[in-house]
Amino acid sequence: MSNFHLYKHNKSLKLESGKSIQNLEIAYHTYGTLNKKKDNVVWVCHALTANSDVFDWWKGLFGDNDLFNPKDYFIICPNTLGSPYGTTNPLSINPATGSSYFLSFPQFTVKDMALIHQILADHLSIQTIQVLIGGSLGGQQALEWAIEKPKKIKKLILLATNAFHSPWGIANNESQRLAIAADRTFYANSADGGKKGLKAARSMALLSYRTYETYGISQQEISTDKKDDFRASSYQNHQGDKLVIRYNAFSYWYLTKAMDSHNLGRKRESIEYALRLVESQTLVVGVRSDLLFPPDEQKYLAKHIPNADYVEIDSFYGHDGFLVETELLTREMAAFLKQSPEEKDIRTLHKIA
Ligand SMILES: CC(=O)SCCNC(=O)CCNC(=O)[C@H](O)C(C)(C)COP(=O)(O)OP(=O)(O)OC[C@H]1O[C@@H](n2cnc3c(N)ncnc32)[C@H](O)[C@@H]1OP(=O)(O)O
Ligand SMILES: N[C@@H](CCO)C(=O)O
Repeated sequence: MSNFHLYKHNKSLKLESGKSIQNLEIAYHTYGTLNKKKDNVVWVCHALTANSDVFDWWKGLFGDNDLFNPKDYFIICPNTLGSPYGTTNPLSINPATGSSYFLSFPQFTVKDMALIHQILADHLSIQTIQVLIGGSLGGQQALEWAIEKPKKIKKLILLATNAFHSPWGIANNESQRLAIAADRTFYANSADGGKKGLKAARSMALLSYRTYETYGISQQEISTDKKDDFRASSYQNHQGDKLVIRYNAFSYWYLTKAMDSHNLGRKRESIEYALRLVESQTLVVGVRSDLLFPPDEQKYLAKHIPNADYVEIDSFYGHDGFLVETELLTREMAAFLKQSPEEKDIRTLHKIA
C-alpha cells in the first residue's frame, strides 16, 4: 500500500491576508497505524525544500528501525502549503483562469501553513498529537500550531528554529529572491521560469546552511597551483543544479516570503506572551554551528516556553545539522520521550531551585 495520500478539501482556505485559495489539496504520507487509544501520532512539519516522504529525507530518525518507526507510532507528514510536492502551490491550476497561478498565487504566512496541518488533522479525526516535530521552517509551523491548539499537542520537538524570523534571515531570503528576480524568465508565466535564478538562490542559501569550516575541510584544494575551477565553485554549481532539477522558483519565492512573515507576536500580546501559551512538554534543539538560526534563538524559545528543555548539538554541517545528525538527535529525543510529565515537573522544579 502506498504511503502517499491526497486530501481534496473542496473548500476554500481563508488566508491571514483575507485572500482565499480555492479547491485546497493537501498531499501527505502516513506510516504505521493509529492505535486503539489514539495516542501514538507523530506529526512532522517539514522545512523549506523537503516533501511529505519523511522516511526518505530524515532517515536515521524516521524509518522501520529508527526512533520514529511504524511499529510504535502513526507517523503523518503533510507536504506544506506552497510546496511543489502535491499540496496546492503556485503551479497548481487556478480554477478561476484554468491556468497555473504563477505570481498571482496569494501570499501566505507561516500561520496559514499551520492551518493546513489543522485542516488535515480534522480530516483524519486526529484529536491528540503525541509528538509534533519540526526544524527550521517546519519548527516555525509547529510553534504556530502548538500555540493555537495548546491542548492538542502533548510533546513538541523544535529544532534549529525561532520565534520570529530574524533580520539576518530575511536579508538572506531577500538576497536569494533578488537572484530569482534578476532572471527575467521568472516573469514569463512558465513552470520552468526563474531556474537560473533559483540555482543562484540555492548557492547563496548553502552558505547559510554550512560554515567556513565545512567548506575549509570538504572543499579544500590539494594543489596550490590552481587559478580557477575550484572545488568550492563546482560544489556551489552542483548544489544549485540539484535543487533546480527537483524544485521550482515560484514555490521557493512564496515559501521564503512566508518564512519572513514568521512572528509569533503578530496579533498577540507579545512574542513572550505567545510562547507562554504553549502547554506541550517541549524539547528545543540548537545546533552550535548554525549561522542562520543561531542557538541564541533556540535558547530564547526554551526560556519562554513554560515546560521546555534545551539541548545543543555539535555538527560539522551548520544549520543542516538538524537533518544530518540523526544519531545525536535520536539520543536526545529518546531521553526526552521517556520522561513522564511528572518527572518533567520535578526536573523543572530543580531547575528553578
Ligand atoms: C524529492 C527530494 O529529493 S526532497 C528530499 C531532499 N531534500 C530535502 O529533504 C531537504 C533536506 N535535505 C538536505 O537539505 C540535504 O540533503 C542534506 C542537508 C541532508 C545533505 O546535503 P547534501 O547536499 O546531500 O550533502 P553535502 O553538502 O555534503 O553535498 C554532497 C553532494 O555534493 C557533491 N559534491 C561535493 N563536493 C563537490 C564538488 N567539489 N563539486 C561538485 N559536487 C560536489 C557530492 O557529490 C554530493 O552530491 P549528490 O548529493 O548529488 O550525491
Ligand atoms: N536544507 C534544508 C533545510 C533548510 O532549512 C532544505 O532545503 O529544506
